[in-house]
Amino acid sequence: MAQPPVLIRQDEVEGLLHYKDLIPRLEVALGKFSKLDSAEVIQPVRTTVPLQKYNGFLGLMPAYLVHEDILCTKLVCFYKRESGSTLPSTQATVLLFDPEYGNVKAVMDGEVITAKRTAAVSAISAKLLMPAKSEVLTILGAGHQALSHYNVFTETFSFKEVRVWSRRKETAERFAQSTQGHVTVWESVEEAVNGADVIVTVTGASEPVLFGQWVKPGAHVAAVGACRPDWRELDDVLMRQAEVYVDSREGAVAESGDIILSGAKVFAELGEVLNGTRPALREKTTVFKSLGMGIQDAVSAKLVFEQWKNKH
Ligand SMILES: NC(=O)c1ccc[n+]([C@@H]2O[C@H](COP(=O)([O-])OP(=O)(O)OC[C@H]3O[C@@H](n4cnc5c(N)ncnc54)[C@H](O)[C@@H]3O)[C@@H](O)[C@H]2O)c1
Ligand SMILES: O=C(O)[C@@H]1CCCCN1
Repeated sequence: MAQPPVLIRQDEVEGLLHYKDLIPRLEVALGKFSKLDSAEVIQPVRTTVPLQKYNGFLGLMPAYLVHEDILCTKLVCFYKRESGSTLPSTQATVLLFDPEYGNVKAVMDGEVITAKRTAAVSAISAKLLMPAKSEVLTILGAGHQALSHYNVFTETFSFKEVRVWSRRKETAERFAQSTQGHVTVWESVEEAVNGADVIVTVTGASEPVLFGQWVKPGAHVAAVGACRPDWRELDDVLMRQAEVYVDSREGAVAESGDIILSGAKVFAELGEVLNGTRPALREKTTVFKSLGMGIQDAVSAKLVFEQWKNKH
């Protein structure tokens, strides 16, 4: 009989999952995904169950990485919250299976995995697509993703200035106080993004907050929020003037309001750039539209489980 699953708590995941290990594994997984070879990676588009009563969704995100033999699924609830709500906007659990036997080997917290793997993928996109001399980083939003993005972007790159905007100034101020380095707080998005080389949008918005007319030509935007077909973070002008990169084309055309409603064309998947089959147009204005993928959770869960086993 199979052993019962181990339970890996949030604080343990936090201590076991490090960007330096995660980023190279995500790059390999994204590359394999974009080869469209089902002998390598199987990942259906996320199934979402609407929770109308609570203004939210349950997302089911299974994935199987064949050669690494990683079978995993994340279960994630995400919500549109009113300003001032104290309820969480995302809650997630990750299940790691033994693919041969079919039992669950580990049940682990999915919030840290979601925060870190999403930020790590945005850092991969910035590494490929941001202007060669990038000095100013602006983060729009001041929640969990804002913090993980701040951490990995400042760990990986050397920005001279980091700015933050949030719809409530107090939240942005709290965010700036919580970071290791100096972050300036801005009251308007237009001013916050003026001259920025890299802009990260990590808001719960369902209407555009970032407008193309404010974005410096050649800047790179990592657009992480707006994960429903009728939600937006970016306006039509930006979507149409930028070269648009995605994590998964199939996911993007099914789930991204910014892509579907603007009619913007997807130029490439990040994995195609990593594989060298599509170019990184670093000198152009670029948008990386992130939606999140089961394979990202799968490689993260494998890493966490490996590290956990080393310690037990
Ligand atoms: N692409 C991915 O893989 C991925 C993964 C996880 C989360 N997300 C999305 O990223 C976004 C941020 O997630 P989080 O965990 O940091 O959430 P969070 O609740 O911790 O933070 C959300 C931030 O957005 C702000 N915000 C909320 N509604 C807004 C609005 N209408 N206009 C402007 N700002 C608004 C909040 O004030 C807060 O600063 C969410 O949309 C979430 O669904 C995407
Ligand atoms: O890929 C994810 O984990 C997230 C969860 C919240 C909604 C968007 N995608």
